[in-house]
Amino acid sequence: MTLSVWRYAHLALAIISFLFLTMASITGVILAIDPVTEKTQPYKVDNFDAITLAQSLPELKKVYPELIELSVDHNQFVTLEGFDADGNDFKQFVNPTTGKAIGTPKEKSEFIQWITSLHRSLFLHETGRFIVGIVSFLLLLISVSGTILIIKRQQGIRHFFAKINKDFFAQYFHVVAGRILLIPILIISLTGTYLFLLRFNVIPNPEIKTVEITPKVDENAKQIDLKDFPIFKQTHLADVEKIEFPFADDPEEFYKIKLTDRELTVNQITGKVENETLYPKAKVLETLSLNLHTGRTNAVWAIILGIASLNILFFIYSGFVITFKRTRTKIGKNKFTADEAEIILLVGSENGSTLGFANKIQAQFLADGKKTFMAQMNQYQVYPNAKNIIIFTSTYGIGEAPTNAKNFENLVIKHPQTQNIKFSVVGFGSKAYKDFCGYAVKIDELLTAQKWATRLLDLKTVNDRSPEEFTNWVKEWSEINLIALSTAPALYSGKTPKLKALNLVSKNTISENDKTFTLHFQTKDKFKSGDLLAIYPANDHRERFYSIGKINNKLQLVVKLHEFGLGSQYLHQLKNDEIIKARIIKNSSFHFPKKAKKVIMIANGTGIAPFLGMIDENSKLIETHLYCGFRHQNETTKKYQEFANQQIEKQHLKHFQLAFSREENSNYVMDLVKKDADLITDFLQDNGVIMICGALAMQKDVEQVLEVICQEKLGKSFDYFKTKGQLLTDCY
Ligand SMILES: Cc1cc2nc3c(=O)[nH]c(=O)nc-3n(C[C@H](O)[C@H](O)[C@H](O)COP(=O)(O)O)c2cc1C
Repeated sequence: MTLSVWRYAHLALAIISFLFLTMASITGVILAIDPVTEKTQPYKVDNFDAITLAQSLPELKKVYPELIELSVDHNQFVTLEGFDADGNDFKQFVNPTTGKAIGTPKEKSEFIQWITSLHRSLFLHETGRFIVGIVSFLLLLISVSGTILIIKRQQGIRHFFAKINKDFFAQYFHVVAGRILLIPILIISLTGTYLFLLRFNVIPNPEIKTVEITPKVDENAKQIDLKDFPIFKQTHLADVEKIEFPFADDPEEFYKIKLTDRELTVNQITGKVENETLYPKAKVLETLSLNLHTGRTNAVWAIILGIASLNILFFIYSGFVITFKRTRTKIGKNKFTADEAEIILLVGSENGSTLGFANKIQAQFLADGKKTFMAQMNQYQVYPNAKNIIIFTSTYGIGEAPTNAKNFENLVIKHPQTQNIKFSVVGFGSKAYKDFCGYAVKIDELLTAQKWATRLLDLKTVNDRSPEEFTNWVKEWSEINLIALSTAPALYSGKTPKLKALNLVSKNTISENDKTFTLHFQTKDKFKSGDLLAIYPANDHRERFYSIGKINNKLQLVVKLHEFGLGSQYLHQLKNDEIIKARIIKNSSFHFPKKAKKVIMIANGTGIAPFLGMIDENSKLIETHLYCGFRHQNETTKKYQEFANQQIEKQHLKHFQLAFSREENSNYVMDLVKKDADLITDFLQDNGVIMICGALAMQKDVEQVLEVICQEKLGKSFDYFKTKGQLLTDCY
């Protein structure tokens, strides 16, 4: 049977029974405490298991002239009923070896009686008992299906207790606790079911027939001492449930002794066993089931039962968390249809975390006006206008597909695309598993073999949902396609963002030919230059990102006003003292590298924003060079020049160079870089760090220049320095 059939069975059983199970578990926990508190009472004598009837009964007889009944309860407390020397009747706990009264038996408290009744029958008498019985049976089925699911998950019964990887807490807890508490929960459910079946006669429950014996009184028989009755010598009090005493002056009366597995009739003169009735197996099993189900005979077992009951509540909770996570694999409504979309995002996700990453990418595409369509891998079809297909998929089992990607391979073969499409696969998995991202590898190979498919990037993998590893893919994909995507890992960390209040303290005017303006916000939140500010201009969930510079403890944004730019228009119309709701996204991969000896900063346009803050904060006087490209020379660039001069004076900055592309002697920032080839190679060899912020196209051009410089001057690729972490970028 497939995994999902067992999974659905397990879930369906849990859903049907969870209300009753919750009630039974809560009451079960309380009822488990009861036997433990009972056992703390001092009515059990030492060495009880060794006491025989031959030792006990003669002593009791000495103390009490007339005994009626002795009973031993599941706590091994001995209750004696009879008449004392003054002829008064009594019922008390006694020490069975001395006859000393040690306490008075009490009824269970009303609360415990109430809880017991709720647990057993929901106050609904037989109907209630029937429902509770059925719930016991359902719990049995849940335990069995759960065991099968664990076996399947562990890939065989041999690995049942092998290490479990912590994918997320609820799932880890559900499986680990399930394994440990499997036995007690199976016992609770099995015994509960058995008692139910007995009670409703589904399993025959034979009556015990007490044999009435015709007395055979031997007038000449000699009275033997009780302590010498062979049956009394053999029988321990621990095996006794009840003894009815005969009237001493009526030789036709017998001792009637109920043991745990039989009843005996014993002659009071001779000590002979006149009759022995063995209980049927069903009765013995019933007592055993009751003892196991209630824990009444053993405090340790009662505690284990209590823990198991408590855990059923946690199972219900964690089970629903797991189910809820699975429902997160549903994809929301698409803005564009599969037919019109140019970028197709296909997601294979079992517990929704992979979909979380895909959603963040999709949101950025849409905010950027890109025609995007997202679907589960199982919904694969022909995409007549697609230029890019991106696959995000997790792996389950031994390199197998998550549930919503199971049909993907067949569908790819069945529906070849009609035009050439570039593809990129991102695998989400865990290195804790042998077959790391096994399914993504398979899909990457499958797509490579399709005629219509052109590989855009090598397969990228993400271990344990690492946002940092994911941004490696984001960076590469975004740079190749020149489509801006945020590379701040914090954006992909899966935590729901908390919005913070930011107070606008100043906004400067725009210069005429360069529609750039700066804003300064005050906030209680911590931030660093290079972090991102996400704003919500349409007051919905769509975000726009801006690079932050920290100047005089204020959060500074440099924004270019676009005619139809939702974000820039929104920021532009803000008034001083206005408060906006936004969130700060930590972007540690683009913070100023404090450990570097030297830093080169390259920016164009508003990309200068984080660098302004970093330079202002460069109190360690790390050698820093700033290269910037703008279209026009204007008020704004004059202000940058003034700022740079001040910083050079403070030794926060060593050198500042500007390039203007739309002025006389037009040049670009990469021309400045080209000109300083010697300085740059010295920097790179001296472990200096290059930071780039601005347009993706500029980044691409600058990287090309750096590649040429490295090849010509150093005889090696710029990639060598990149892999050593000497290039930090944040482009859009
Ligand atoms: C039962 C189980 C089996 C898994 N098997 C693998 C595996 O074989 N290879 C792997 O790389 N990851 C494996 N994983 C890890 C998941 O692929 C990883 O946690 C992924 O991020 C989950 O993504 P999702 O929440 O979108 O389903 C397994 C996880 C679970 C719970």
